[in-house]
Amino acid sequence: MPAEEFVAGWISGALGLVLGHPFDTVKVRLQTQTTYRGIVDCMVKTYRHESLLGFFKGMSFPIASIAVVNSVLFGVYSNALLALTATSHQERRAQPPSYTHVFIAGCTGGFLQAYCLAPFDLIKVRLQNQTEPRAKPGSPPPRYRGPVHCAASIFQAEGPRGLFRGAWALTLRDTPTLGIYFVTYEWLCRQFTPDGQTPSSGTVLVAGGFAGITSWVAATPLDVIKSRMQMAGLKQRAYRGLLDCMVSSARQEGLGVFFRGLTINSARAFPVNAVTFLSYEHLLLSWG
Ligand SMILES: CN(C)C(=N)NCCC[C@H](N)C(=O)O
Repeated sequence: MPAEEFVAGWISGALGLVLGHPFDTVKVRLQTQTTYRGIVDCMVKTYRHESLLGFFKGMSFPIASIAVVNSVLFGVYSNALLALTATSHQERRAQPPSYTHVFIAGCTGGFLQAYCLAPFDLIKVRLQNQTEPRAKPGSPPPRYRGPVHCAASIFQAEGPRGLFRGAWALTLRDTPTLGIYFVTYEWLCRQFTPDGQTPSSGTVLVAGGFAGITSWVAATPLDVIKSRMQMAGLKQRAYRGLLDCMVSSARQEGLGVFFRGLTINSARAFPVNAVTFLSYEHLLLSWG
């Protein structure tokens, strides 16, 4: 099993993550809190109340976890394609796999990465939703003192299963949308690259960026539900399950609720995934 794809997936994912985290914080807050009038209002309030650091809340854990999550995604994707088509990453430009194979390999990568991602994503969302400014004398301390304290508190209160709150919604979100992600990337690369050649850096950037946008547009409805289920049990009401969360969110806030965070998600997705694919392709090329 070639291991370079796992390492390249990790490094490229970390670069994309740092670039996209401030957008991600705004998105999570818009999806789970009703106090903001929109993106700009959320950014202004976050900055005034918590300074620039507020946008980077909850980032340390994803940086550590991206090693597992993105390397599983890209490593499983590439190795699933190898199993389906008997071609290595380098051979795939001369013998391109069918889109059905790309989709199946993407869904497989998405399904497996969702389970690795679930506990890390839960902790990230809980920390991003703490709107208290960093410890100031006299102000009430935030519920969680950091990622380890957050994980330990959830574990103590709810046991190991608590750490997988929202995992079902996450799996449903990521399995098909990662198929869409890789198919869009491959399709765009092939449109702008002569047969048998390696796509240029510009093509990889654009194809990666649009793969990010397309997959996140498809993922946003379940992303909203996932974030709400992860927050359930704290400030918000607890839901009886995924369907209950969908129905009661739509009843209370209308169908528009499923598109909360769509604009910020798309704005974030382009640079994050352009950088992710560019560094992934370059790393694999330089390792030959
Ligand atoms: C629609 N979904 C779930 C994805 N496209 N997931 C792939 C993640 C890529 C990058 N780390 C990001 O956060 O955009």
